[in-house]
Parts: sequence; C-alpha cells; structure tokens
Amino acid sequence: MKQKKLMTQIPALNGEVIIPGDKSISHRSIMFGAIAEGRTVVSNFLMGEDCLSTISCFKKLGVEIEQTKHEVIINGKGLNGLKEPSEILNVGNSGTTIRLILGILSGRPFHSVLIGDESIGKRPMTRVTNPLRQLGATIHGRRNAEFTPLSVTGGNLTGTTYKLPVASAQVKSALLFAGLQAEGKTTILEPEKTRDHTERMIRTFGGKVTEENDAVIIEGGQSLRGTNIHVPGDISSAAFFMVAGAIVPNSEIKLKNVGLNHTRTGIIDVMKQMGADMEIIPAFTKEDEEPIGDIIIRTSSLKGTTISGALIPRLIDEIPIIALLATQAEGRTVIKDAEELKVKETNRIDTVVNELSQLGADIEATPDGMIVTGKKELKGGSAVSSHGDHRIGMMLAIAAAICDEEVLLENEEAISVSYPNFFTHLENLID
Ligand SMILES: O=C(O)C1=C[C@@H](OP(=O)(O)O)[C@@H](O)[C@H](O)C1
Ligand SMILES: C=C(OP(=O)(O)O)C(=O)O
Repeated sequence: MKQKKLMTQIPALNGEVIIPGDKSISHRSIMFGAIAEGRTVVSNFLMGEDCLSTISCFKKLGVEIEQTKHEVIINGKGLNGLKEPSEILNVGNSGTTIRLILGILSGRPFHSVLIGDESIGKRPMTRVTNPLRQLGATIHGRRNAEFTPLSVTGGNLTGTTYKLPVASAQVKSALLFAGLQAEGKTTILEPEKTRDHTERMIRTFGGKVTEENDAVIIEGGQSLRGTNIHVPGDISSAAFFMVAGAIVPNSEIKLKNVGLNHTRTGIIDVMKQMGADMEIIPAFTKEDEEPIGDIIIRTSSLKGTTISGALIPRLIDEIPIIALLATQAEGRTVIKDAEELKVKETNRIDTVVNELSQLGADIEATPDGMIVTGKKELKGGSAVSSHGDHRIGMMLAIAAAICDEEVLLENEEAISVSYPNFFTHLENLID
C-alpha cells in the first residue's frame, strides 16, 4: 500500500488560499444546464472527480458539454433533449450525482442503468428510490433498490406530498427534479432545513419554487432557460484551512471567495462559539444569488461546545474536521443527532474516532455522534488511512500538521474527489 508522508510540526501557516468551486453547486450547474434550453456557461467549476462523474453521466445522456481551462459550457436542449444512454452511467464515488440524477431520470421515458464505486455500493438509496417510485418511476436494484446497480425507467410522474424521514438535501433535490417533470404540484416537507442550492438554481434558470416554513413546493411542467453560473468557493473545502489556521501556532490565513450560504455556514457559528479568532468579510451579492465572502482565521485559544439539532445539516460534511478542532479545545465537545455520518463515503463516526485515536486524541463514538475531550497534544508516530474518504484524508493531513512524530497517510488519492490541489494549497501557506 502506497503511503504519503504528511508534513508534521508545521511552525506556522500564513497567506491566502483561493478556495476551489463548491462541489454541491458545481454538480447542480451541470444538471440544470443539461435540462434547460440554450447555453449555460459555468465559471469556477470544481474539476474534482465527483463533478467530473456528473459531466460524464450527462455526456452519456446525449448532452453536449465542452470543458475549457476556465469554463464548462453546456448546450442544453431541454428535458426532452436527454437521450436513452446506450452505456451504463457510472457515478464513481459521488452520492450527490446518483441521488440527484435519479430524480431527473425518473421523469424521462427511457431506461438507464446506474453504478458507482465500492463505497457507493454500500450507501442507502431507498431514501430516494422509494419516494420516486411514489411519484410513478419504475426503479429496480439490489435489496429492492436500496443499493446499486440500479435501473430506472421513468415518465408519467404525478405530484405528491412527501415528508422526508431524514434531513437530506440530496433527497429533497431528487424530488425537486422529479417534481419539475410531474403532473401537478409536489410538496416536500423537511425535518430540518438543508442546503438550498437546488431551490436557488431553479430560480436562476427561470423556474419557480416556493418555500413556506418547512415545505418546499414545485409545480410540474416548467421549462428552464440556460444561463451563466459563477460557482462560489466551497466552504466545506475552506473548513480544512479554517481549522488549520486555528490550531497551528503563529498562523493567519485568508480564505478568498468562499460561499457563505446560511444553510452551509454552521462551521462558522461553531468556531465562533468555541472562541476562534476569525473575521468574515461578506461581498455584495444580489438577492437569490449565492452569498460569498472572505474568511480570515488566526491561531486561537478554544473551548469545547455542543453541536446538535438544526445545526447538524448546516455542517454535516465538516464534522470530521470539527472533531479535530475539538481535540485542541479545552473541555468536552459533544456532537449528537449526527447518525447520518454513518452513511457517507465511510462511516464517518467510526473512521474519525479510529484515525484520530491513532494519533493520540481522546475521542469516543456514541450512537449518533462523538465526544471529544481536549485539549490533548497529538503525538502521531503511526500510519493512518483515509479509507477512501476525501474528507477523512484532508482532516488527517491537518491533524499531522500539529503532530510531533511521523504520520503516514494511506489512500491519499481519495482527496481528489473534492479538492485536487489540496496539498499544493497547504504547502503554499508554509513560510
Ligand atoms: O446535496 C448535496 O449536494 C449534498 C448534501 C449532503 O448529503 P445528504 O443530502 O445525504 O445529507 C452532503 O453530505 C453532501 O456532501 C452533498
Ligand atoms: C458526503 C459527501 O458527498 P456525496 O454524498 O456527494 O458523496 C461529501 O462530499 O462529504
């Protein structure tokens, strides 16, 4: 097994990072561009493996997509322009791709087959396949369409009301894509508010969606128009440098061009609550546009906190790196209501607890989260693994920065799923 020697005992991190494009928004820009009529030009698109899987699937559905150095151009021909694929659609490692595309394919009157990698093969799909069947799609797959490979034959959908059993933007978005193609109205009820990039993008592409308390409502039969999309920097990628700046001594990092959508900024609230020395400098954006700004973070003296309830969907992908932050905070940090972590690229409760324990952290798993006791010096002196999970790999690279002894990382390639230039950006911050 190939191992990467991580940088340890980093004395300081200083400088700026231009954070690469948001993964969630990049996926959606391709999907909406593909089903809209006319040309869509996407700038600051994330060229990470997951988003490239989305492009590959839509090319197989007959959509013309051109990639230049700085832009992705999609020549959409509307929903009816999508063609039955003669090849299997491979989503790679991307849960967002498979769950959202299922919503689109559910309304298309043809047959498609979907597969992904080993991790995707273990992730639950009935959370989307069941409600999509309720709208009228025919979906088959292992264990009654819980696991890939999946096949879909779509068309003739009827709008419905569906109450999400778990807070999931992927399920909500799949239902919005299906609802756009259904007869009548589709109402989606969320237990907690989740990221609203799909709702915003429907409006940007000229469509209509209503949000009332915990309900999101869409009328079927709408057609969308191609447009220009500028993808903000991904706060889930910025999170690794926010934590690095706070825990590495003598540091000050400016993170440029970060998406500051309220449904994604839970980590900012938590870090402020823990006492982080940070500044947020919002840029001017129009209503309905994704909010954006810069974040400055400095070495901080931190205290433990409790993270639960409605905050969880606002920082779900940041929990691995927040767990590392908590090891450097005085007192206990309790993370609860986060069972969803078990069904990500890995079981992130287990991988975070096991890998951080290896480095010397005081951390224990609970049924719905974890408890971290700080402040604990991390020693290192061991081999750790991403287990094929990009966010675990990046969290471990930042943990190594404060370790005294050697840390070797197995499976570093996983990081290219969401942040191909991660190590270059980290190295550029070292004086
Ligand atoms: O809609 C999205 O783009 C995403 C939603 C979240 O998943 P869930 O919907 O499963 O919570 C998140 O973990 C994932 O990284 C991206
Ligand atoms: C869970 C994630 O992504 P996805 O569900 O798209 O695989 C993630 O990026 O942390």
